[in-house]
Amino acid sequence: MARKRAHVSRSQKSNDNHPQKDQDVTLSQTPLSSLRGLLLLALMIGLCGFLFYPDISRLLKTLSSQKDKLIESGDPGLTESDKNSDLAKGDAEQDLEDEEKEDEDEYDLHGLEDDTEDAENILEKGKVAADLDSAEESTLGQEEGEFEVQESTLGQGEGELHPGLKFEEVHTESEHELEYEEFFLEEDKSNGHDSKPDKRNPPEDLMESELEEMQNETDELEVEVVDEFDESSPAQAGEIESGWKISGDESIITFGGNGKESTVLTSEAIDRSTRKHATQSKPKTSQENRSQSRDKPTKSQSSTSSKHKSSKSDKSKSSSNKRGESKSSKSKRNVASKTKTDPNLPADFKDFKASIVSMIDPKKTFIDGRRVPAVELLAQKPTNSSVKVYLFDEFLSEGEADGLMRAHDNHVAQASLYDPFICFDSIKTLRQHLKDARKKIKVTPNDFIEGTTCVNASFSLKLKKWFNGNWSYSTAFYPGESPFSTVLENRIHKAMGLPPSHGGKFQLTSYPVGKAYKTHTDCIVGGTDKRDRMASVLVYLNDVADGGKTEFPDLGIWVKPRKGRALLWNNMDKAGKCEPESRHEASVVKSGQKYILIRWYYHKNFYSLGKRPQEPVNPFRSEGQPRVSCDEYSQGSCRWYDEWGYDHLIEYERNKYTLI
Ligand SMILES: O=C(O)CCC(=O)C(=O)O
Ligand SMILES: [Fe+2]
Repeated sequence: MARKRAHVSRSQKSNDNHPQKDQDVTLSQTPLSSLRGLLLLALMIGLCGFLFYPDISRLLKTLSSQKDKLIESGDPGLTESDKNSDLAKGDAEQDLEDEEKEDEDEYDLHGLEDDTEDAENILEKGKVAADLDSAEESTLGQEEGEFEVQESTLGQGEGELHPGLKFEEVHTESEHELEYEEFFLEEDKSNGHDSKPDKRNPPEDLMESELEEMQNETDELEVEVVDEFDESSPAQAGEIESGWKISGDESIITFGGNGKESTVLTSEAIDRSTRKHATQSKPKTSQENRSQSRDKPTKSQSSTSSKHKSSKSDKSKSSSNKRGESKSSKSKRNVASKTKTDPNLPADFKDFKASIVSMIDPKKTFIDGRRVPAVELLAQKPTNSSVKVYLFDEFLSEGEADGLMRAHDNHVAQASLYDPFICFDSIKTLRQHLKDARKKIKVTPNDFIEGTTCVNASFSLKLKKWFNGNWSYSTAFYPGESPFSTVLENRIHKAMGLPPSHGGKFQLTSYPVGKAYKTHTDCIVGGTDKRDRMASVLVYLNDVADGGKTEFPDLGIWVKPRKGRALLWNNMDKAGKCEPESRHEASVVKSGQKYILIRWYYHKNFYSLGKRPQEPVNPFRSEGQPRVSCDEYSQGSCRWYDEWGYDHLIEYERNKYTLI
């Protein structure tokens, strides 16, 4: 309002100027007309005086006194109306001066030049300012309302929160994000051997009481505790049914829930580079190959030496011991020769850290907002065994499990463009499989590719038909090959205590209907090499309609596959001794398919652990051609792989006198 008043004053001043000037002109003309009148009057008096002399002298006196009066009043010839207008002029001047002063005060106040347009602009600006001022005043008057506005505006602006969200909900949401970041932060630190306390997990006592509660629900969790292992289980019988169809041609799978996308590259892309490298480099000796395969004691190594509580156990122990010694002396030679060429190889192999079983530290975690408690199976059943099995439901999200299955299917589809080479741990095993296939065929060492335990291409093709695809399928991805591998190993570390530094590859396995994996231990019973599987993490990627349970016969438990459910168990005791009671089997899939992810953690880590192995050049084969490895008949099964390990060379070394 003050500015509007200024505007009005400004226009009044301007309009008042002209009448003032007019008035000045009128004032300057008034005395001249009076003088002229006087002269005219004098002439007439002179004439009259000449005619009427005595009257004239009287008249002159009168005129003189009138003139004196006029001079005294300062306004000769001023009429009454003139006087009035003069007075008006005095008032107007005074008013004008007052107005001008007032206007000057206004303009000075606003820092304006005498310009109407500018003034109007400023008035507009001023209006905005005034509006803001009044808005401020009004919000100051209602503080609570302001906070509401600010909160909802902030939320909308960031596109995350909704105006209607309660603070509590918003808080929870951001806390999850915080947890996720903290999680990685902590993991990073722990990778750097920083053992900070876990802020996110509740105090031990609270966790324990929750665990007890969960353990009481064991039966509802479809985990059955049985007193005796059912010897007549279909898995034991090794039933064989139909084959399995595969499809899909994507090479990169992107998946992930909760806004965290992960990509799993097909191993084909990675294989291409490693294979290129392998074919360009010199053919390796079997000793060199052996040193690279150390991250993965073969099923044969495992199964041949894991005869639980049987007379074979001693035999396998002695053979394991023998293998352990020879491997260790050979490994030293290999390390020495590798040190020269590979700068990444630590100078002293012995500096690698032993991971003891007490590192297993299962606990309740929150995974992407899901509450995932660890449930110790058999917690209430007294057992002499050091082997403990833990269960974590919803360890993987549905999206993660689906993505892994898709990635696996695609790997299998790509590698299935070729018929696999089929490899056996021994001639004996091959013969037993032929017996199962009702084939009476005489097998000789000539059927094997020289220096390997793999039968030649034509014989492999025949076996493929006779065996009717009697195997499970395994593909693998390695730590660091995809963002998801890091997410997963950190998640395992968080929930189970197993350090990423001791983990091997991530193996995805599918079992078609009728397929199983016979009872075995994941470590070598009686083995002395501590670079062996200390613990196993198995995650089911789908529900299986019928069958496919994981059974621990010595512990008397079995677990039903359930999508996202993880199992953790130790294979070794605290001293690093492979526990025979850790033996387990995958029972036959009766209906549907079964998909799992498995990762083994090693008692002692080593250079090649968790690194995708370079593919051996023997046997010579097409790029991407898969292999099937059949482990010792009684305790192993056949499994198809889309990558090549060195098992077929190691087994050859071990069994060459029975193969040749
Ligand atoms: O599939 C299962 O339930 C067990 C698999 C297993 O033990 C293995 O792959 O070593
Ligand atoms: Fe296993």
